[in-house]
Amino acid sequence: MTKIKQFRDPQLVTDGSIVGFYPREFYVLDNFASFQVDWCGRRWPTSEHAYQAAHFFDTAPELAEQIFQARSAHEAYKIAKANADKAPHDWDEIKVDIMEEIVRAKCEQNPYVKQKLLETLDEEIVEDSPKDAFWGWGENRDGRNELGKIWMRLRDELNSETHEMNTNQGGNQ
Ligand SMILES: Nc1nc(O)c(N)c(N[C@@H]2O[C@H](COP(=O)(O)O)[C@@H](O)[C@H]2O)n1
Repeated sequence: MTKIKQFRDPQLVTDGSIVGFYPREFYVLDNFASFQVDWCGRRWPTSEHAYQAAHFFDTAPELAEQIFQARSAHEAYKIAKANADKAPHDWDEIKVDIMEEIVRAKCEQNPYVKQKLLETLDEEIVEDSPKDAFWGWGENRDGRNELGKIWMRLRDELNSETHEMNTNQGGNQ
């Protein structure tokens, strides 16, 4: 079985003797990664900006604007968290669909993201967040991993499209 090469990670020093920084091989799948996304009529600096702003499109448009202007994904995240009470009541019911829409747009619009997604072959994709057991697998590695699942669904779609195209081309010969 082909193992996916994830360079750098084996060398990561975690004993506290140095402060290491450098994004990991598949950092592009992270919503905080610096890939713009055109969605709902605007070009967002990152998918995190788009997702966090979406909380407030209907309930507090001024906050959505503030998030659009946020200088980093982290700042976008913090503004949304500080105003969580202004999100719509049904947010938890709609947030996975909204995230999937944004992440799909990010993938379609950024060829490098699509390339890296396909490089994951058919391995499990996990947002290995130690603190978020909804979008990631969380502290005990048994969380819902909804963001990882979205990426795996999109990868399945891409692979089916490629398979269909190859089948059709084969059929035309
Ligand atoms: N890279 C990164 N840094 C963080 O600090 C994070 N929390 C995440 N995770 C992303 O944060 C978003 C949390 O969504 P909710 O507001 O809790 O619904 C989501 O985009 C996670 O993927 N990533």
